[in-house]
Amino acid sequence: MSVFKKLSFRETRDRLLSVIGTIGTENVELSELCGRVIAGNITAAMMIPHYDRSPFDGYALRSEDVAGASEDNPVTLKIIYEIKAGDTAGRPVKNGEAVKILTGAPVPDGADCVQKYEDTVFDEDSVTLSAPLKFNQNVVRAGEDVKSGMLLAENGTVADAAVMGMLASQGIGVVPVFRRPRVAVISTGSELVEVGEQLTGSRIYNTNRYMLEAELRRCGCIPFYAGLAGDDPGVIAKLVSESLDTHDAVVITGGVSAGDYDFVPEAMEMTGVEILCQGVKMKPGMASVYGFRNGKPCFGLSGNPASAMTSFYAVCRPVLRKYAGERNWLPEMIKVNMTGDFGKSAGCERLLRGRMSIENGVICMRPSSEQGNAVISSMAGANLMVIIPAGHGPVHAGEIFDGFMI
Ligand SMILES: Nc1nc2c(c(=O)[nH]1)N[C@H]1C(S)=C(S)[C@@H](COP(=O)(O)OP(=O)(O)OC[C@H]3O[C@@H](n4cnc5c(N)ncnc54)[C@H](O)[C@@H]3O)O[C@H]1N2
Ligand code: MOO
Repeated sequence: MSVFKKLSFRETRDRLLSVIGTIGTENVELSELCGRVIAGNITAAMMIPHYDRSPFDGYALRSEDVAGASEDNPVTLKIIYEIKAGDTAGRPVKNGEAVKILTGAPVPDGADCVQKYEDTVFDEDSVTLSAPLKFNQNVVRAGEDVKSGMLLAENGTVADAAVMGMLASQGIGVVPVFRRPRVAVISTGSELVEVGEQLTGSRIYNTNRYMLEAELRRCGCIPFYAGLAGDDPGVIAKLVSESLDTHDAVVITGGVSAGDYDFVPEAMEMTGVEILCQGVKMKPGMASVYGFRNGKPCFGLSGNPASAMTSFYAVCRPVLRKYAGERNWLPEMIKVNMTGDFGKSAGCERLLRGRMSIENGVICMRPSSEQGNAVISSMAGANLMVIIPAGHGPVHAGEIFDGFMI
C-alpha cells in the first residue's frame, strides 16, 4: 500500500519540475545544430548587413543631383567605376557622378541612393535619369536585419533554420548547446518477448520499448535500451541502478501497480531512488511512480502501452524538456472542440487521445471510442490529448475542453 497521496498529472509534473536541474553543455559544429538546445544567450557581434548595400542592379548616385530630373529635364551622370557584391568601393562619388552597382554590393561613400538599371538610359560611360530619387532610396542600410548586440538566440531555444542562418551570418561556426539526455529504457515483466524471438503461450512482444525510444528521440533525448528485467525485484534493482550510474535518466515500464509481481517501486527504493510521487489521478496512466537519484529522474510507467505513453506525454516529456535545457518545457494549452461522443465518465481526469482537425477554423477532435489503457491502435496518427475534467460525465459532440499537442 503506497504512502503517497495521489496527485493530478499537473501536480505530479510540477513537483518533478521543481526538482529537476539542467544537464551539462557541449559544443557542436553549426552544421549539426538543427534541433539542439542552445546553451546561453548568443548576441550579435556585428550588424547585418554590415555595410549599406544595394538591393538592385543599377546605379548608385547622389540624390541631390537628380532632385529636378524629369522626362523633360533628364539628368546625365558620368559612370566612374563598377562595383559588384564582395568588392570594396573605390573613391567617393562626387556631384555629377554615378557608380554602376550590382545587387549586394556596398553603396560607395558620397552616393546615397540607387536606381534600377531598367529605369535609366545608359551606355558604357554615362547614365541618364528622368525622375528624382529620395535620400536613401533603394539602399539597404547597415543593421537593417540585425543590430550589434541583438539577441540572436536565447538560452534554451531549440535551433531551427532561422537560428542557424543568423549564427552563420555572424560567422559563428561552433555553438554551445545542452547535452542530449541519455535515457535508459528498461522493460519489466516475465511475459515479455523481444521482437525477433519466438512467441509462445500468452507471452507478448515488448512494444513499450520501441514507443518510448521513438518519443524520447522526438523530445531531444538519446534512448538506450537497457534490457528486460523480468519480475524479480533484485534483477530490476540491479538494472535500474546500473542504468542510473551510466545514464542521465531511466524510464521503466510495467510492474508499478498493485499485483503480486509489481516490484518496480520497491526496486527503485532499493537502488536509492527517492520516490516523490506514486500513483496519479488520471486515466490512463494512474499506475506510475516517479523519483530521483542524485538529480537523475527515474520514471516508472505502467506496462499498459497507452497508459505508459499518456504518462510520458503528460508528465515525463515536460520534465525531460526542462532537463535538456529547453526554455519552454510545458505544452501550449489549446481549446479543442469535440466532434464526437465518448461514452465513459471518469472519477478522475481522463486524457483522450486523437487526431486534430481544423473545421471552419476551429481546432477539433473526434475521439475514438477505443481509449483503453492497452489500445495502441487509437494512438496511431494521434497528435492531440484532450483533458476531460474529473467528475465529468460522458462527453458529447460540441463540448470544448483544454488539450495539448503531443
Ligand atoms: N488490483 C489492481 N490491479 C490493477 C490496477 C489497480 O489499481 N489495482 N491498476 C490497473 C491499471 S489501471 C494499470 S494501467 C495496470 C498497470 O500495471 P503495471 O504497471 O503494474 O504493469 P504490468 O502489470 O506489468 O503490465 C500491465 C499490462 O501491460 C503489459 N505490458 C507490460 N510491459 C509491456 C511492454 N513492454 N510492452 C507491451 N505490453 C506490456 C502487461 O503484459 C500487462 O498486460 O494495472 C492494472 N491492474
Ligand atoms: O491507471 Mo492505468 O495506469 O489507467 O491505465
